[in-house]
Amino acid sequence: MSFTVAIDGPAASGKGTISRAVADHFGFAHLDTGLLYRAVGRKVLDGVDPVQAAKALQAEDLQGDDLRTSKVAQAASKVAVIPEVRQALLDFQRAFAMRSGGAVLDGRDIGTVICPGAQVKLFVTASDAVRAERRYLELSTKGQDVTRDGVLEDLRARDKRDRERDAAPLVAAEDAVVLDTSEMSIDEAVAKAVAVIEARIAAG
Ligand SMILES: Nc1ncnc2c1ncn2[C@@H]1O[C@H](COP(=O)(O)OP(=O)(O)OP(=O)(O)O)[C@@H](O)[C@H]1O
Ligand SMILES: Nc1ccn([C@@H]2O[C@H](COP(=O)(O)O)[C@@H](O)[C@H]2O)c(=O)n1
Repeated sequence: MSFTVAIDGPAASGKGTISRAVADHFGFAHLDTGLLYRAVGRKVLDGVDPVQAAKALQAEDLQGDDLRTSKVAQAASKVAVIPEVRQALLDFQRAFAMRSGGAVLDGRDIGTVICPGAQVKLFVTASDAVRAERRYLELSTKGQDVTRDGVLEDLRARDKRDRERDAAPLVAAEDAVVLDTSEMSIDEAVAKAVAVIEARIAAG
């Protein structure tokens, strides 16, 4: 029997952090679907055709810290507007969601397109300024050459592209619980998400 948790939201809102913690708490598997698009984006930067890259994606393409750069993030959001790229990644995500033992998937279209029947849907958000500061701290701590203004610009450009595209745009599912983490610590945000899932499990 499958149990799927769909977690969507804009860039650097904390959905990956919450997803990993929730998966750990409940013993569910976790898929960061943004990594799929980042891996395709990275291949495109190397000169590969985006649709071919998506069709040929391998598990080892999802490894590597270089997927976590602003350059790759922008490339990812550009390939993500292409319907054929999204289609090529669809079956893998749906199969992951249906595995027995429970699954958490985070991304932009999980609750709306990939798993519209998910048992729990969360839409994680935070103000632009808070998200930019968190991502700036993350990237600068890793030694990446970033500025606060550059990170803010990057997030806003990606969000705009993600929200305005025709194929599977970023939008909260009608039945999603919205979690604004602007004024929450990581522990508080995770506790809220765990509480929503526990309530759903208890309801049967
Ligand atoms: N509630 C919080 N308080 C403080 N920092 C947070 C909080 N949630 C997440 N962070 C930090 O913010 C950064 C971005 O979080 P995370 O990577 O989870 O976001 P994301 O939504 O998955 O981003 P992306 O879509 O770009 O992959 C990380 O460095 C994380 O540790
Ligand atoms: N379900 C998804 C997940 C991601 N994208 C696109 O990939 C970009 C990178 O995602 P991160 O979560 O790693 O930031 C993102 O900006 C989206 O363009 C997507 O379209 N659908």
